[in-house]
Amino acid sequence: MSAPVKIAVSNGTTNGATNGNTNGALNGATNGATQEVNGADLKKMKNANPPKVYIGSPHKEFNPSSNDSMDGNQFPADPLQCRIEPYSPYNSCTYEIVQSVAEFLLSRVTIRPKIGIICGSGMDGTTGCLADALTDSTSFPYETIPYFPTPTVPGHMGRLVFGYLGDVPVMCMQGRFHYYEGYPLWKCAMPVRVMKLVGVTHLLASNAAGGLNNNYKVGDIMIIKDHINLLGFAGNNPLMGPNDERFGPRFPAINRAYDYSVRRMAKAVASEMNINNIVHEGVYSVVGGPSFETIAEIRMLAALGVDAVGMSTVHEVITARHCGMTSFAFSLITNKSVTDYESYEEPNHAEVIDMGKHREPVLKEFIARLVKKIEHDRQQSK
Ligand SMILES: O=P(O)(O)O[C@@H]1C[C@H](O)[C@@H](CO)O1
Ligand SMILES: Nc1nc2[nH]cnc2c(=O)[nH]1
Repeated sequence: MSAPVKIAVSNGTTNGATNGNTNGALNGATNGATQEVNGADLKKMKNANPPKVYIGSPHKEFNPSSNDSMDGNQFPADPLQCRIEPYSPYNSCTYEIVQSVAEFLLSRVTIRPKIGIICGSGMDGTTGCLADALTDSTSFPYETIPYFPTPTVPGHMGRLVFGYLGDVPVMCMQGRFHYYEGYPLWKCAMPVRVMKLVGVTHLLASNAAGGLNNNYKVGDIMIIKDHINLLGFAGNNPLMGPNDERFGPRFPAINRAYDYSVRRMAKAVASEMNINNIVHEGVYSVVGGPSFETIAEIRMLAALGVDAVGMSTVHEVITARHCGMTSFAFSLITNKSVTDYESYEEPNHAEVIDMGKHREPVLKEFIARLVKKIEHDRQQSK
């Protein structure tokens, strides 16, 4: 996060990102006049890590200080003013707000993706990540998107990238939001609803996870066939609070959350890539984090039938299923869960990020091939 901060302006020159040029349009996200709304930590993070814009990369970067198209938009000049109450356990993000965010994005990109991708730890880094593989891309640092949360975790970038993976239009979240960052679950999952109203029908989420299954090795991939929503057991669910039927029903079924036919396609991709030996199918469980698990907790999860444990994805998938999206997710096993009281091993975030980077080429190809199959299937079933 130490690269110089530059912003590409529409006339092809560059400006400092802190340029306060408002022009009646959106202000630069790092403009000193920030709000209190996201809490002290987030504010500190924003000041420390202003959004990065890659000059000379294949990306077109959304330029918050240019004049392009605020027409008809009801947002105030500064996107940081468009923040929603961050800590309410109940969803305070209305259908209309999500719709306005979708319109904000759609008015600035020409592609219309049907597939949305969420990149997990290590796959959302600064270089070589999936989002970098997109062509003809336009990216939006999260700080420039009205009502969007902003990530606070090292190793997680924060931008939404529209572009083509191969020849398939996709939108990709490079960096996600976690419960342990202080965001309620509905807010962690709010971008999924944005995807839905942008027109996305298929969600693909990846995550880093600790492997409990003895057959799994570090670096393996686990296609998620089901989950145990431990946060939900404790009375915390992204769908808590008033339900808007325009998104979905009050009581959605979740037993078919991880689409069977997409899982079959993923297994076919594993065969094509000749990586069946590292690809498994299993049960993922979410915990709140940020602390990793105790040995007793790991033993309990293993006894419950959990194959991998992490801190994300489940609330995104629940939100996606609620609004009728097809969902698929997989875990990269970045560490083996410790089950032995005699062991000196300790999980740590650095190894998680390192393993993500190490497996990046394989994961990129895995996702690209899967996206192609999904798109092909979508076209066939039209
Ligand atoms: O975003 P994901 O679920 O990939 O990230 C996992 C959970 C924590 O954020 C982090 C722990 O190292 O990895
Ligand atoms: N909860 C949890 N999340 C992880 N993310 C990556 N590894 C782990 C792990 O061991 N436990």
